[in-house]
Amino acid sequence: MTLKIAIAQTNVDFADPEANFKRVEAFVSRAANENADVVVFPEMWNTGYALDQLDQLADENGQKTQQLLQRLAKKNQINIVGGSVSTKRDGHFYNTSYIVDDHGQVISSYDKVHLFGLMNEEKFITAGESENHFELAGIESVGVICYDIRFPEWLRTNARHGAKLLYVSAEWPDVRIPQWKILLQARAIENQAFVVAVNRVGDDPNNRFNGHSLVIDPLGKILLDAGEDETLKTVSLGFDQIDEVHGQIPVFNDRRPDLYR
Ligand SMILES: NC(=O)CCC(=O)C(=O)O
Repeated sequence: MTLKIAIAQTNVDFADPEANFKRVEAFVSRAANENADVVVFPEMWNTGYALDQLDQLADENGQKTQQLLQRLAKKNQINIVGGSVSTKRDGHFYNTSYIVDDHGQVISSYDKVHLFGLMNEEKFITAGESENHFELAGIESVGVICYDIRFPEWLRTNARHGAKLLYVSAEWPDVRIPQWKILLQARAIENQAFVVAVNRVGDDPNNRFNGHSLVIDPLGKILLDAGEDETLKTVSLGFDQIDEVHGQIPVFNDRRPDLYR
């Protein structure tokens, strides 16, 4: 089984959801023109990290985002890993990801579990508490957000259901891109799964983001580095490789969860 994945390495207009909604619409149609099966977006693409303006800007119940992604998925017959957006529910703010299939159904939603103190996230956002694994385009998959990748136990918790593909959406600043690469390669190797990790480009008042979205195979080999510009890149992934890798080194069978804390 092969899937064609489109990486939407976009800029994000700071505190300007309308501009960002238009950009996402354009990228979904570009991905569909490339005949991609799935398109993947970065983190917090509606507002960026405009955390002190969330009261005015966050998407109430994620309604606008879900409606947009559902309409675009159906119209373009494409699966969407909707990165994440700032949402507001019951008076709390969340960093929320929606996964929408090519029929326009929201098949999973996920609130970022690990909040990133260096970007003041925990002062404004409420952490999620639930896993995010789902079958998309016939492939058992996991979705996490940015800082989550520093917690291998969280990726493993999600991946233990047989994940073949780990989606990561990020706003990861340029100064730590060397760590981003190593962390993602490690998550791919230890979970014996493909990693598709999409980072944004552009600046906000506090950080510079230089992309380097990555696609990594289950042996840790980088198949694609999207570079530093706003771009849409595609890559085809062959999932037979997963069975080969599992057969050679059966880490999931060899685990000793009775000893782990
Ligand atoms: N938006 C984020 O979670 C950033 C995480 C990050 O930069 C890191 O180094 O971790």
